[in-house]
Amino acid sequence: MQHPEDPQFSILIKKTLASIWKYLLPYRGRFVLSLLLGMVSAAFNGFMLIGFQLIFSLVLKGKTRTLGEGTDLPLVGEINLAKMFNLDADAPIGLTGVMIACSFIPVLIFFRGFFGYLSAYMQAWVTSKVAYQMRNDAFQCVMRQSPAFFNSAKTGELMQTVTSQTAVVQRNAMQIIQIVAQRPLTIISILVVLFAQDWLFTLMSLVIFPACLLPIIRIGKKVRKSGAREEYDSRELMVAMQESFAGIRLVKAYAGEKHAEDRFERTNASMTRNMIRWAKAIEIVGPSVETIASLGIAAGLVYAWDRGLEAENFFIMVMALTQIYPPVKELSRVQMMLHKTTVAAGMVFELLERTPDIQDAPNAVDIGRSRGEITFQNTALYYRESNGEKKDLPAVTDINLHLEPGKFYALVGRSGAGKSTLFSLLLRFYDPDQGSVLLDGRDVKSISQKSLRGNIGIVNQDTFLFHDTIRENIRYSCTDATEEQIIAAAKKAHAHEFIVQISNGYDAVVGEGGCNLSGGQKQRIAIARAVLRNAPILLLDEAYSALDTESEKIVQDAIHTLSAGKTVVAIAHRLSTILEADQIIVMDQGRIVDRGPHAELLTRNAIYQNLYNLQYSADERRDA
Ligand SMILES: Nc1ncnc2c1ncn2[C@@H]1O[C@H](COP(=O)(O)OP(=O)(O)OP(=O)(O)O)[C@@H](O)[C@H]1O
Repeated sequence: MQHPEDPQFSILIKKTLASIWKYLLPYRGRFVLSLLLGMVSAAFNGFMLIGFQLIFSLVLKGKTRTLGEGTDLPLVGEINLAKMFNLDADAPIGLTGVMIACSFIPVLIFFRGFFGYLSAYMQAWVTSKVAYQMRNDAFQCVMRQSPAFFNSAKTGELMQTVTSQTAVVQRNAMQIIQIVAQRPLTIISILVVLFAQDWLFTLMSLVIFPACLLPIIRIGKKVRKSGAREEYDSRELMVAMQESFAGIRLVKAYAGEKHAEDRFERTNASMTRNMIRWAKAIEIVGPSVETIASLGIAAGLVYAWDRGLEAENFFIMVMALTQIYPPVKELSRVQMMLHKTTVAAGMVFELLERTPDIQDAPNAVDIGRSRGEITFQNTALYYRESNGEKKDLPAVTDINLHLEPGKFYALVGRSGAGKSTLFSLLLRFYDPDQGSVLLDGRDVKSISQKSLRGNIGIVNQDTFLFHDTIRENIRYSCTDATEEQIIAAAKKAHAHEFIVQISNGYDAVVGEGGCNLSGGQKQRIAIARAVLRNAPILLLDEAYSALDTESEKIVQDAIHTLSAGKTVVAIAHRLSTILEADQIIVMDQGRIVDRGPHAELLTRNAIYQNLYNLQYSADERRDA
């Protein structure tokens, strides 16, 4: 993301506008209509002034005036009402005439407001639709990214981009469109009337006025970057909040409240500073323009006295001048707003343009229900550094493994040996740098991600539960499951017993991340989810690590039921849970170093013996 100081920023502005235009295209009909309505409303300003002048000249000379006396209007020329309506030229205008004339004032104002309202509504409609589409696309784009993206992205930043930045684009884009499309026309229409009224006076105003605006433009330039920085700060603020809330237990456990508060306060202070600078720049424009306007009026009055102008003519000119200032004021803000919008839109489009690292091949197939046969062929994976460069050492390498359907496999090895990486490769969270991963003899890259992952059930060490009821948390793996199926799954997972005991049972809300439940209970809900999914492959990642011995026994029984007839691959640090595995695969430094049943490995493999001895001496110490 380029910074506002970057010389390439103007290129970015053009690119941003082009990208916004793409979003506007589907609504171009309404968009053009809104512009046309805005133009009508803008041009109506000039028409209204001419109307006012006719009304003023009729009313202010009312008593002495007769209908046959003509009124000289700018652009239109002389208007003689007696001639126009075929009336008696000597008839005085009278109170009725004055009242009729005056009643046109609200009519003119109403029409100006009406056109303005219609165009503003249309623009709000179009920009809201654009923002709606952008938010949807941004969220979908984030959801389609691979886990590698989430390893480097900050959740708070993503949330800020999807919600707030799209809102900034919507709000500012609407204002900018309105201003750019309408205000010049408003100014021109008023100027035409002014020139027709008194060209010399108008010319003088035109020369003096921009000169007076120069200092304002200068101030604007100085602080417009603050608007852009404010967008960066608001993103930082979201990150600070999101991380503090998500990690609240850690924050509390390490008494990190002060650190979190300081981080938030620093960003908040910077954002506030930039907001104030921004407000200073925006708000100085109004009073300055008004002061200049009052100078213009004072000078104009002197000029009117000198030229012997009639009161109603002077009145119209003052009115025209005061009407010309607000659009000029708004136009002078466009540059600042454009910068702010570009930064916000840049963040959104950067996200939207991101191609996911993992995508379905164009001819990716749905394999239906898999047999559960998994093969790793000479597979290797190197994770990436934060700059995108490959790490020097592979996370796994030379992996050649054939897992037969319906058997129970265990992956063991020291921490960092590469066990979870094999799961990630099978789930196609990452594509291997060498070799391939096959499911039922077919490269997982040729299978659609939905079909591939639909064949795999997972029970993790960190069970994630949504802030929802127990029922909905179980149903997550199979959204159309019936109540009976959910209860049956919970029974198989040995979760039903505790669910019916807690108040509200299946309707109990589990709290943020399942904080109202114990580790073992969360685990059993996760197993119920996996039961409901009934996938032919089951991956167990440290499924017992959060449990005490009693819960471990219950969960083990549940997993035993769940595993029947499935290909099960379990990562286990607690060897007691995998002693019965058909085959235990020993990993070390990213390689498979041995494989076989427990009894064989115990006699021949030093790493396995070591793990086993460490485990059992720890268990004995714990039991003692
Ligand atoms: N997302 C990642 N980005 C970069 N490196 C990673 C990532 N995930 C794992 N690694 C590294 O890859 C190697 C293998 O990690 P992996 O998680 O597969 O090991 P593991 O055997 O499952 O470990 P543990 O038993 O501790 O979970 C480790 O050196 C680890 O630091």
